[in-house]
Amino acid sequence: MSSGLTEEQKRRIEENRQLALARRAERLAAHRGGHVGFAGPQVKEQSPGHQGSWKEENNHVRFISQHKQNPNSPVEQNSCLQKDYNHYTANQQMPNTVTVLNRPLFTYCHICLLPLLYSLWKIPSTCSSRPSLPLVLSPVSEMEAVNQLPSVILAPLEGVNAVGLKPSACVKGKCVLISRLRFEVDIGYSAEVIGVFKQMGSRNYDSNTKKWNFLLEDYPRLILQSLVSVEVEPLPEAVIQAFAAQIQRTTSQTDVPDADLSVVDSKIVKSLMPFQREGVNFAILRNGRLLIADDMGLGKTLQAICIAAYYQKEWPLLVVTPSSVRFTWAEAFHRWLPSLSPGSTNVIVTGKDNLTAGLINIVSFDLLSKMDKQLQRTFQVVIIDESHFLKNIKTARCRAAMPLLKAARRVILLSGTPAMSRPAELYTQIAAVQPAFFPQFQSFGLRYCDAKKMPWGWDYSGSSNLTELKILLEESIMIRRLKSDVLSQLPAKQRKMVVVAPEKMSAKTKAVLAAEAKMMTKGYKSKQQEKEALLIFYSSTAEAKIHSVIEYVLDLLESGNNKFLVFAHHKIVLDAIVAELEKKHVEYIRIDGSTPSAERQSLCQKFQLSEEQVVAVLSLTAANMGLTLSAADLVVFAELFWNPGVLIQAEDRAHRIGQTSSVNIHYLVAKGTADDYLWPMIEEKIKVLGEAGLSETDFSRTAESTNYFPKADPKQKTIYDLFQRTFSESQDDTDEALLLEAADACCKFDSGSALQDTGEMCSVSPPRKRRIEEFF
Ligand SMILES: Nc1ncnc2c1ncn2[C@@H]1O[C@H](COP(=O)(O)OP(=O)(O)OP(=O)(O)O)[C@@H](O)[C@H]1O
Repeated sequence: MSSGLTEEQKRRIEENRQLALARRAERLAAHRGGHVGFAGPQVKEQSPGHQGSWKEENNHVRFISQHKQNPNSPVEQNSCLQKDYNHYTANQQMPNTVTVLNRPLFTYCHICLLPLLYSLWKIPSTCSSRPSLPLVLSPVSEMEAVNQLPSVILAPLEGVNAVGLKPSACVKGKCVLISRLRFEVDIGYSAEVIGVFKQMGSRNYDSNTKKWNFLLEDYPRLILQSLVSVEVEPLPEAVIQAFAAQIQRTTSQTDVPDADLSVVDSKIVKSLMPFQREGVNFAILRNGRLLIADDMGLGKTLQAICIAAYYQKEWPLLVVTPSSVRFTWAEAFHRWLPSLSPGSTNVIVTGKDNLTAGLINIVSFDLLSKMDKQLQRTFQVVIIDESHFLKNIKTARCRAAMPLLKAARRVILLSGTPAMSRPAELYTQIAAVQPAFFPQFQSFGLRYCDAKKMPWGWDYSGSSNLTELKILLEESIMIRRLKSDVLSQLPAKQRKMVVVAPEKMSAKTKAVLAAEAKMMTKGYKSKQQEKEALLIFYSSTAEAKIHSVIEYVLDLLESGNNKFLVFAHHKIVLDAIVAELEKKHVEYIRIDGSTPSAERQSLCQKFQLSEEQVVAVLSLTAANMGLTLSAADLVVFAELFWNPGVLIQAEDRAHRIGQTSSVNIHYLVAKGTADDYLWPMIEEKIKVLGEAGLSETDFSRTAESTNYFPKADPKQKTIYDLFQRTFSESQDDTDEALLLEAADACCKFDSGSALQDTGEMCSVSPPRKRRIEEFF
């Protein structure tokens, strides 16, 4: 799309941008004044998390131990690099400081910042005799300002005369992990280097990549070789830690042993699918600290509950979730751990609630960040649902959660999309699970984010060494299965009931619903009155759910779900969803009763073929048949409907020929509304159909709740019976059609959705809106 700017306007914008950059550079230069020899002084504290496990030394190279710095000490702030370069010579050693000898001209200046990053081979005297290059420390970028990260670049100080320097005199390379057992050395040609490589028993030359690789057990031997003129970046400390067994030739665990789950409720243990059991085993092998990154709908909730239950002795448990699914979590705990007493779950609804009141405390990300006083208390076991919500360290939610996670003994992160666009987004999640791996973002950024120094600071938006990162994550942080990996274990459809948050309903709406429910318990004089009352209750429910529905849809989008169907019945709900998508600039298609049939096909095509994020917003009664929308494998029902046939047909817009995945179906259910009666009614009807072999799908087996509605309460039972009578009793087609039309008419009218199937509907003049009484 054209920006609409003239060339002159664009030129002036660019000029202004350049001026702003120059001003910023000046400001930064002034800010760093006094730090002679440094373009920027911002070396910050190095975490003491790691103490430098490799303190070996030979004549030429000394391994690096972690440099401990006091962030408040000005001496230390500008110290390590210069000390390093200017004062130390071979065989001098400073306890707890970095010592790298015979530094080449262009070396990685993060040598003093990263554990175990050292010159691998001796540097030639031609290199070492040259003046040490002061290293340029960048201004702290936006991201670093938050992270308090040290910043370094690989460039000589501005103004230093580089004439005569021959960086090419040094052969440089790096070690990179290429599998669980092997690493490669990515290095320029040098006969000497090849000579060393050929001494390694496990050497292998890959003629495709033209690189040499070795077993990890050869790593220490190789790294101790002393060569002139060569500088190699070693494997990161995190890799050394994670693959210590392979490096030290002790047996590394390849098979994850079956954990003894006898302390966990047998209901959940027996229900675990084989791949879910593997997830639980992996978690226990990792001492309860991991990221479960399975695809959506593979049962991360179930696995997390099982893992947390294994550590039940260490509860109270904290579960942090998006606001829209807090109540679904509470339901899931009771469903899967039936031995829990009814009061054991504490869902936090306001910032004033007690975060530790329950055995299981469930809080939204946003409320957590508002409960800072209560966060002094630590939890030993924490589950973070949709942990990618923590990807940005700058957010209040992340700042609130990180200390809790670092203090906890067990940390179970769940996310189907841990990083949506770049490796930098993984940093906080890795730090939450394994704080010792990358105590500072900088080391992670340099290795995996292709960090680049820009005029405005550091750019961490890139990616590098991704194979190594993947292997590292899979070894000790993350378990991830795609639907396609475990398709044979999955049902074709996975249904989930999502209990949406009641506090999104206004007090007025709640009062209206309560009054309508109360009326229903008193009985009516005629069937017509009963039907009217039910339909009014149904439409009030639609209004009451709007905010929760929108919140849920936005959470799905934030979680990276880019193609899904949302069904609703009432026009006000469809309108509200579409308005929100427009506000967020999310592409969508809408098919309702007013969509001419000629347009439907092209809308479906757009949905099927577009690679953009597209949500299909569909009318339950006007778009539940005849459409193929199999590009989505997620269907969300914003509203329920009394006829399960309509729901199943709607589900089958995604679950049909062309679908290669298992389809996830989310039913949004609001307590205190007509859903209390519609949901169990739907469950029962489907069960009956299933028993008669008329439906392959049984809601109760796959959905969260089988006892959602307490039928023991006599008032509720009266209303439930009323629903049953009205909606289930042998209605002929005319009755059903009349009900549908009345349901539309009694509230905000979705013009023409009723009575039509595949959209043979005139959109020109919607039928006159009739009063509800006119239908019966
Ligand atoms: N082993 C199982 N037995 C019965 N139902 C299961 C099992 N595993 C998962 N389910 C059901 O499948 C549905 C999806 O599971 P769940 O919500 O845990 O997936 P998820 O990976 O957390 O999905 P999301 O990414 O949407 O949060 C739920 O209704 C859940 O109860």
